[in-house]
Parts: sequence; C-alpha cells; structure tokens
Amino acid sequence: MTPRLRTGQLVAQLIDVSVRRGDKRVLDGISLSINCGRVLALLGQSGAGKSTLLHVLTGELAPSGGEIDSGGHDLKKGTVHQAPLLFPWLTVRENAGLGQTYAANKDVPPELVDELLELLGLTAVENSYAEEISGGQAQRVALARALAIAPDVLLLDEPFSALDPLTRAELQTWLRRQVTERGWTTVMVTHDIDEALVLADEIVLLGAGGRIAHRWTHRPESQDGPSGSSAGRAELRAEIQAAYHTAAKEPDHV
Ligand SMILES: Nc1ncnc2c1ncn2[C@@H]1O[C@H](COP(=O)(O)OP(=O)(O)OP(=O)(O)O)[C@@H](O)[C@H]1O
Repeated sequence: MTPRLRTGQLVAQLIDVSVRRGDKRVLDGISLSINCGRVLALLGQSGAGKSTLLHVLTGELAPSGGEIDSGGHDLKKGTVHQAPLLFPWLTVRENAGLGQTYAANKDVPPELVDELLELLGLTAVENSYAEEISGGQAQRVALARALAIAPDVLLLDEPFSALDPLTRAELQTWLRRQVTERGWTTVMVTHDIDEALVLADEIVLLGAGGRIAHRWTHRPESQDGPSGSSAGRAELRAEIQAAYHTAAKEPDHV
C-alpha cells in the first residue's frame, strides 16, 4: 500500500475553521496542516470539540466558517470509531473488504485485504462472524476495513479506548510501526496523553471555546528506539499534562 502522496507533502490544510452547533461555538479559528506520513493527535478534555473536528475532516460535518484545502485532491478517507461497527452477518474477511465493493475503490487490489488480515493477525479468524471474535480482534477488523481502501488519510476517533491495556499497547505499537514503515497519514482523537506520545508526530490540544490551546511537535520513541529520549518524553508529558489542566479550567466562550 504505497501512499499516493509523498512523505511530508501537504494532504489537507484547515484554515480558520469554525463550527457552531445551535447557539454554541464548538470550534473556533482552527488552522492546522495534515502532512503525508505523519500522525496528528487531537487531545482535549471531554466536550473540547475533538470529535467535531474529526467529523469536519471526514466530511460528515460542514464547517460554519473557514475552509479546508486539500490541494485539489479528492482524498480517500479511512475512518475508525470507538466501536468497531462490524456487520454481524458478514465474516471478518467480508467486513474487512467492504469498502472495496464501492466504485470509488475499484482500483484497490483485492489482495490488500489478505495482506491486512495477515498484518493484523486476523487470518486465523477470517471466516468467523463478528460475535465470534474478541473486542480487540473486532477493532483490528475495523482498522483493516479502513486501510483496505488504501486511504490517503486514516481518521481515528479513540479507536483503542474500549480495549484492555495490553491489547491497546500492542495495537498502538503496531500502528506506529506501520505508519513509520509505510508512510500512512493519520489523524487521531484521544484523551490519552501517553497514547499521543507513543503515536503522534504532532499533538494539538483543544482548549476552551473550541480553540487550539497548544501544539507540540514530537518524535515518537518507537520510531528510533528508546535511546536517550525518555527524559525528554517525561518532560513533554508533564508539559502537556499542565497545559491540559489549564485548558480545562479556562472559561468557555459562546
Ligand atoms: N449533534 C450535536 N448537536 C449539538 N451539539 C453537539 C452535537 N454534538 C456535539 N455537540 C457539542 O459540541 C461540543 C463538542 O463535542 P465533541 O463530541 O466534539 O467533543 P469531544 O472533545 O470529542 O468530547 P469527548 O471527548 O467527550 O468525546 C460539546 O459541547 C457537545 O455538547
């Protein structure tokens, strides 16, 4: 699965994006870039607008103001939610290959489903139905389904939050390794600072009033091995934690 864009190339740019829902301003003046082969983590307290921002990126929600510039590319987006949302009457293989049945994905090689099932350790259960597999396996199927359309960008809304800590850590490590090796572009919503530190090259903290409170660029440890970076990581973790708490205390603006 080779990305259509070059590593580092701009996949999309949000310029001064705002979203209102009823009387409430949920996002305000959001400007950020999504670059090919990088992971962007959206952090923030509950209600900060993380999922709303992801829905703007998936195209499910039109911004009330500002613009999204994808450089003229018709971006293919692979989405994974907190719940795997598998069809119970389809097998693991059929669920994973679902996106390939759409006309827009006719150019994607069907063998990609095999490759992803193998990569995600699902080959042994490929003929099982959703209710016959574990939660961790189901979330892997959701990941396979999103990746099987060879997306330009992977959009993840807390995809590992319902998993046990061991499975979560395993999938985080897997995803980071694949992103590094294969150049997958990813935007991920998370509550979890450690998850952001393991996965992301850039961390954006949404604060009060739906504005960006802080942003950090970062080299995830697993990219180069842990050598020498744990002190820096602990420092960054403390800094993010402090900013997170400060942002949570700021008054909201309508
Ligand atoms: N369909 C909707 N109609 C009106 N307001 C909404 C709707 N969905 C979300 N909101 C409001 O938008 C704000 C941001 O919600 P959003 O779900 O984006 O936050 P979040 O940071 O993802 O929260 P969480 O971490 O709890 O999932 C909240 O105040 C929420 O009440």
